[in-house]
Amino acid sequence: MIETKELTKRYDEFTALDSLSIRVEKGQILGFIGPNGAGKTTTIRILVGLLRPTSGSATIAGADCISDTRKIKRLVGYMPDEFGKYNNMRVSEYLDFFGAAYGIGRRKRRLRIEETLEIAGATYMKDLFVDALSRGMQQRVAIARTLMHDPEVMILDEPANGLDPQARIDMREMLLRLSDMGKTLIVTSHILPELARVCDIVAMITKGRLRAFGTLDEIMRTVQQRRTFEIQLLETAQVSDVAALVTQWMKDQQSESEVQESGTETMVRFTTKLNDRELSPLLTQLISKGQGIAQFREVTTDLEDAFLTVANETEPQTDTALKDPTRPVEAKSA
Ligand SMILES: Nc1ncnc2c1ncn2[C@@H]1O[C@H](COP(=O)(O)OP(=O)(O)OP(=O)(O)O)[C@@H](O)[C@H]1O
Repeated sequence: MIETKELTKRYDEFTALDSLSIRVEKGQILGFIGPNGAGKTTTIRILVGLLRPTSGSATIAGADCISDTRKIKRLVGYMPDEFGKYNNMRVSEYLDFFGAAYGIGRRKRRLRIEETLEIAGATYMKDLFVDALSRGMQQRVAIARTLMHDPEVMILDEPANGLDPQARIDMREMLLRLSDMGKTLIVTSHILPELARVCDIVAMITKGRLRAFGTLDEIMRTVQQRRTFEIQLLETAQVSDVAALVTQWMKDQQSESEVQESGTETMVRFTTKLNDRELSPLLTQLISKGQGIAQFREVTTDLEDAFLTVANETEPQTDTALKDPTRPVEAKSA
């Protein structure tokens, strides 16, 4: 349904998007994830026919996003991050206005307003003023607006932005409902909210480049080849000894590992591709050397870690996943 090939956008010397190739099948939800400035909006603007790429191609349902923009506008519903200011306008008038902009006739518009509000769970908002709606309510109305011309593809820019936890859950259910209706969705996010879990495929992008693309399972499997362990010690004084011991042990095994001493905690962290059986002698050695070990545990990888790992493998200077001691980690005891 959606395909980009080597899509590139340059502004003079600066490359905002670098050879992006992705493919989304009909009815799939793509989670398009990346930090601020990664190139998500650039990609979307090209897909909806608002921006010309420097090179590469993009098609939606076979229509060319660059040369066939009339068809693209019929096929695609775009929900921007910003709701916009609409004073003194009731929800029904607001939807009527956008329906008219899409060239939908008056009678059909009335029908579509009912239908889209129903899908968005916003029927009760029909007579409310749009500028008095909460962010969560606005997002529902924005979904209804995006659905007015019954597009096959919906592109939602940061739909969970500014929503409270319950509204995020509601949004997640809404995305699934839209997918069940046969819509193909691209959902962008600069954070990794629960939304990513409903995505069939995920594209992770940083600095204009695609870092990972596949199902969440595939991405997690790639990332989990490298596991992170924490050794919790009893005394701060042991930290450097234990870090040195782990580093040496890994060298002896000829196994790649990144060992970090925590500056503030009595903790040593290391990454490894070894399995439990292969790692077990390390624990035995640490104990036999008399190190006071409180815990030896694996840090489980969640989606956020997956993103940081994928991003850091190509951008090693931003290793926030391991360095931020305030970051909560789920851990299990060995
Ligand atoms: N017209 C422009 N001229 C020069 N640089 C631009 C222009 N538009 C965007 N950029 C740059 O291209 C890069 C990608 O921007 P883009 O808006 O696509 O990022 P994004 O992933 O959507 O981020 P955000 O989550 O902040 O919206 C950024 O570094 C941005 O500053």
